[in-house]
Amino acid sequence: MTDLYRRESKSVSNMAQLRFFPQAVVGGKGSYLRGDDGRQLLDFSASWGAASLGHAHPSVREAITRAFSDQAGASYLSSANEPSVLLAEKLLSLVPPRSRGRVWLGHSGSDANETVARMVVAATGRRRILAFKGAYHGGTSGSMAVSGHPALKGVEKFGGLILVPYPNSYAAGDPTAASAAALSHLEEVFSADVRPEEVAAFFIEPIQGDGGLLVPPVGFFAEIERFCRQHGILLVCDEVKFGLARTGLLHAFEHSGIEPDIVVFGKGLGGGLPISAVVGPEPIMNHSPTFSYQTLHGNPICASAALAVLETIEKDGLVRNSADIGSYMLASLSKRSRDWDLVGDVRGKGLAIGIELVGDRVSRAPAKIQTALTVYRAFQLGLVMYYVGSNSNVLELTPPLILSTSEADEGVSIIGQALQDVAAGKVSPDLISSFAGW
Ligand SMILES: Cc1ncc(COP(=O)(O)O)c(/C=N/[C@@H]2CCCCNC2=O)c1O
Repeated sequence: MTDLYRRESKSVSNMAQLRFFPQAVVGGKGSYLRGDDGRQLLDFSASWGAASLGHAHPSVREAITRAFSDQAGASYLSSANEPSVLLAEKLLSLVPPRSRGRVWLGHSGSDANETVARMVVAATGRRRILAFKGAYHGGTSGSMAVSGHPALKGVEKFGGLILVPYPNSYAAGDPTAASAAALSHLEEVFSADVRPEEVAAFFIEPIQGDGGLLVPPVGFFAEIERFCRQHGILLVCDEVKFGLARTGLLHAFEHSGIEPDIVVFGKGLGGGLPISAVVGPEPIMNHSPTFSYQTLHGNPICASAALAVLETIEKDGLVRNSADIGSYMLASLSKRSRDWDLVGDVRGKGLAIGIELVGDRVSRAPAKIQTALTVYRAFQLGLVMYYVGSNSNVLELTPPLILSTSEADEGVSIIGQALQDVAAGKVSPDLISSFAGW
């Protein structure tokens, strides 16, 4: 453990800490972080996807320097400012017609989803919300209230919340069976006392992230969209983690061929700065003034960073890079993992990849401890990655969208070494005793 990490434990509260190993950084450029011990760390998390363009990207740096050099205030609450208007106009140009109405800007995926949860009930007068078991929509009261992730199970839920299972093709052994089971469960939750017409919105993740990087079966969300249209339910797509080129398409929902009513952006939108956005139909988004606001919402510096991210994604072809490097890395991992006994499944889209670790490939029993040891060992070997999953056994790879082939090779090699060291019993469980993970 380094000096900086020790000093942190004497000064910073642990309330926000989700720690897997003693990572302490002092800088970073591109796909790498620099540890306070001087080590170069290949960052396969990008701070849970927020550093979408990697670290210290020049286009973001220039944008925020310019915005801060001639500062148009610090908020859009009581004043329009040009960067926020430009960002809103840009986001409206990127979403499909159904959601092309108005834009709300926030700080995080959490405050964005919390706003949507309140807004859909207030705007429609309907008192129920559908969401998926395993879903993570945020860490604030109102976003946790519509989440189904086990890490959030002790938190008060929205009174009208209905949680239904997300299809898990690996667990079911077959995507068709997984889809059929999830869809029949959805039908079964309704009765004379619980009617679909009472549901204001259905919150979906186009790929379920923190629940285990679950890629939905082909056709599943087309059925969900049909169900929502049939009953006048707003389809809310949470693109916070896997939106904006992360999955090899601009929007992750495009893989399912659906058109959400409301789209939520966050994380990578700001390229490392805190900004989120909700884009939806004008009647819903303008149902009431002064409904959801915080002092620094719509601040011009973060809005300028977001504009630079969107422009760079377009200018540097990062949707294509995510698709190409992601496919390359998925193929490499799938091939090499045949020799890595701990790996049960490798899945994902673009640069959103999950590696599920199991005790054995027949029972598919989650290998929770080995997962924690693997991310710790990878850190020792120079790679930053974390894990997700309702059973805490899925390595999550969300590297910067600028990742190169050689960086992909370097990361895959370290992952392989870490998995083999853990499988060979070379990594002491004592190492993770003070890291709770989740
Ligand atoms: C699909 C989705 N929607 C909303 C959020 C909440 O975003 P914020 O953490 O920026 O408030 C998230 C955040 N996900 C968590 C953040 C906490 C640490 C665990 N890993 C995540 O990616 C998310 O994945």
